[in-house]
Amino acid sequence: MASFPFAGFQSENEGSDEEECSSSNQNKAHVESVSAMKRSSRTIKPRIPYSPEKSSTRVVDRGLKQKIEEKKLLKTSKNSEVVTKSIPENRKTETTIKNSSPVPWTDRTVIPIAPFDSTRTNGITPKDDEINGITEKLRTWVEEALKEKEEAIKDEVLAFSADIRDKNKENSPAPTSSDENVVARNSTDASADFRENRDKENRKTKPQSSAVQVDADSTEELGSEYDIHEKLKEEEKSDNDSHHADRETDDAAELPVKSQSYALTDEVHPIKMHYFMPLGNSVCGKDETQLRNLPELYNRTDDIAVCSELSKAFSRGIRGYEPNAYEISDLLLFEIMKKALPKTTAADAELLYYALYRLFPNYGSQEEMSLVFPKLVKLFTRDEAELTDYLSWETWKVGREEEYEEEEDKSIDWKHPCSKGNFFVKSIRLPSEDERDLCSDECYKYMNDDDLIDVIGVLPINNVLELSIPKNVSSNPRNVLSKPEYLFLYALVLKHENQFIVDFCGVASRFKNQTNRTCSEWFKFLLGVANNFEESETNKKRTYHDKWRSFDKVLKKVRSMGTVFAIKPCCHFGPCGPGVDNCSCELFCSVFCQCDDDCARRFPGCQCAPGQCRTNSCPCVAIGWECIEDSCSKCYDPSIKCQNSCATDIEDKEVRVGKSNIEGNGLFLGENVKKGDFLGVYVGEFLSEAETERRGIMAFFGNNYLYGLPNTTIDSSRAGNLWRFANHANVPNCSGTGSLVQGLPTIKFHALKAMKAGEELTLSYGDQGSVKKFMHYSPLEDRLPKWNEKETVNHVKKVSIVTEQKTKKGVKRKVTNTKNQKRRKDDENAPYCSSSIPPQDTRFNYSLPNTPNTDYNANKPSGLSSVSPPCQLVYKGFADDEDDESEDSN
Ligand SMILES: C[S@@+](CC[C@H](N)C(=O)[O-])C[C@H]1O[C@@H](n2cnc3c(N)ncnc32)[C@H](O)[C@@H]1O
Repeated sequence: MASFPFAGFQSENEGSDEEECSSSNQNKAHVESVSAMKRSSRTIKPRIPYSPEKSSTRVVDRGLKQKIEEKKLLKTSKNSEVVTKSIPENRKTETTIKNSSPVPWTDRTVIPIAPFDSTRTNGITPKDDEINGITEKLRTWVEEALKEKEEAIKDEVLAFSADIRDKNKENSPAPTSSDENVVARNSTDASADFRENRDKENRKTKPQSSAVQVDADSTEELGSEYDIHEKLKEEEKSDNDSHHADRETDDAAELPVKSQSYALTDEVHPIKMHYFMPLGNSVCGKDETQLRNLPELYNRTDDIAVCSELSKAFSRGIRGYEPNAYEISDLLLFEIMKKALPKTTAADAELLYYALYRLFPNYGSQEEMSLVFPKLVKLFTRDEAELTDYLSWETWKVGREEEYEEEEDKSIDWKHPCSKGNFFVKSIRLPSEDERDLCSDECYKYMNDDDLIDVIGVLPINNVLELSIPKNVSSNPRNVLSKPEYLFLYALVLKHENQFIVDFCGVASRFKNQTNRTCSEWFKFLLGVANNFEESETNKKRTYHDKWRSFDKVLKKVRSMGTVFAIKPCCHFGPCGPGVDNCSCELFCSVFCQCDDDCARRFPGCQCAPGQCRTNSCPCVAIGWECIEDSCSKCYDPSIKCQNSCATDIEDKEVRVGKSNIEGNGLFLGENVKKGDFLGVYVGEFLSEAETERRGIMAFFGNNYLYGLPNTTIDSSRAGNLWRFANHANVPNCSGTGSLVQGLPTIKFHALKAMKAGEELTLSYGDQGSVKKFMHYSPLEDRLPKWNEKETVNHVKKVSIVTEQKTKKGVKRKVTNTKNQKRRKDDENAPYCSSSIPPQDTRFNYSLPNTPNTDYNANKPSGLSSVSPPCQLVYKGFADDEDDESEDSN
């Protein structure tokens, strides 16, 4: 194995046998704990009841625990092989866990810090002494810096953060989520303030869509419990405090309760809850294969079990939080990196990042450390020449920019961000005279106002041109496109992530070889295409009936699918069809697709009279989509509300959160409602299947906020709206129905009876048996995945029987049967809860069964404005035959 040279990072203690010995012992311990984790993630061990001896997580025994404590006293974390998580006194509950081991639970659990990530080093992992060498060196610097510079740094930090805060106040009076977060922190924590401001700055520069993206980091950093009641009291007290008053508007936005206009009565004051970020609309959640931090834990049993499960689910480890580890400010990290980087070579760059992570696990992972320097440079360097110099220090990034780019948020493409009806809406910013950065003598930025008026007829406002590019641009006879033109538009319109075209010159120059067009000629071409609003001749001829005639071919299939939720929109010009690149709409497409609006597969919407979209005779209702103004022209009438667009058109009813009569917090009505009234929608983060699995692990240990839909899950545990507080009842007073609203999968809630303000709102999460399994009052053992060998065998056996019966009906079942048996074999080597979790493992997933349309009417509460499938919250457990069946049949 190649070693990491890292010549500049010889430990100062090198040569001391004692140190070396203890360091190598620690390394051994680390390697052991990491390999124990790896082993445990490969082997499925019987784990019920959970006991320290049997648990696959390494639980610190009394001796080891004592050693760790001693080491901690001796300036611990000499090397952060083990990160210890202690459970605060106030979190230790009296919960008695059924079947718990008679052996007392220890207070601490060993959480192995993430191992070195060798993806950027061709799989080469540094030796332990190399890691220790650099960690030690860094540690010395930190200590020196802290001693020498502490005061100076503190002053600098405070001055800087005050400066930024003032600027922010001037620039953006509107509250942002990070403003709101400030209250959760210690106001004297300069580094927190710093990061706060940095995030704020970052957010300002980001496009709006990503501004609403949940920053898991920040939510977890804040992860402390919120006592809303206390907070409200506190705020009332400090009404006269002018400093506080400045921030009050910001804080209020944070607190869901405060934002309600009425006073809470004592009975419904909410109880302590985890922090969550209020959201107006669902956003895409990030896939996180490394756990940012440990979730808040409630009791010791959970602590042990959760660590075990989490270490299996998060392939890249747990970043860990060590209460006594060095806390580092941005400025101090900047100082340390400035010292370290000049002594770093390409070969040991990753080692440096890893050592930084190990020293400051609370700050960021190895990957995050590798991306942080340019951000720190921009934050702290004002001098242009210095800035350029610093930015060139990480020489190993040259030519590997992609590897060192921050991972883009993976958006779920149900809706193209710039698709609006039959147009792509893009904006292009024209630079003003003094900020011209011209690509050539012919750059389009030379165009003067007269030129612009010639091309677009008017002058752009604030130098921003909004372009509406018709989707049928390629098939419109007016725009017979050459190949370069087609590719040019493709690169610009379809591939561009943001609504703004930012690198027009760059895109234009890519086509230099194909045509002699200059940048400004391309610009005129684009404006010509964008201004061509007239409908194509072919399109004019196509009536609604024509459209339906061609769509009829696919309609039968569509109907047989029951409710069709999100379909992945295609992303190409021209009509859809087999063999068309990027044509993802296998069955049919919609107004959210990028293909021509006269594509034969395009769902034409309905043609119901206003107010008539109630039953399955409305094709939109039949497929579970809310009517879309762009395709359903007739039902949109200013005087009569479309009956199938409540989530689009009707305002949510007022709701509030309070102490539930059922469990924990609950959701209460804030106004009187009638039977069938639309109440609101479930808002949270859209998760991929793998992310649902990972977050599902955490949901075992507390409240579960995952709401499953056919091809996504909405999770409101970190961010969402107040509907996350709706509890389960056997006889609920609200119904949840799934629907595609403006292209996005949505869960809508309706009143099942007339209710008065103050009534607690309840849903049915599914049948009693299933529901019990995901209530956290159920013993942990019942909620956890079944690792027990006997149970696994039983599970497979049961499934085998079911599939045997089914095999009589068709060949497909046989395949599934084999798959299950194979899985049992694999179980011996493969974990259930890994990043490669098979789809069978979806647990705690509230799901909408694909029941046929006709069933929806049977239970339809009269007065309900739309007819949609009943939304059931179904527990998907390991030993749940029904789930396997439904899966089998899929
Ligand atoms: C969507 S949350 C509901 C809000 C939750 N009560 C809170 O305080 O945040 C779902 C969780 O609430 C709890 N829960 C909901 N309905 C319940 C019921 N009828 N009995 C016991 N626990 C319930 C379960 O722990 C479940 O995982």
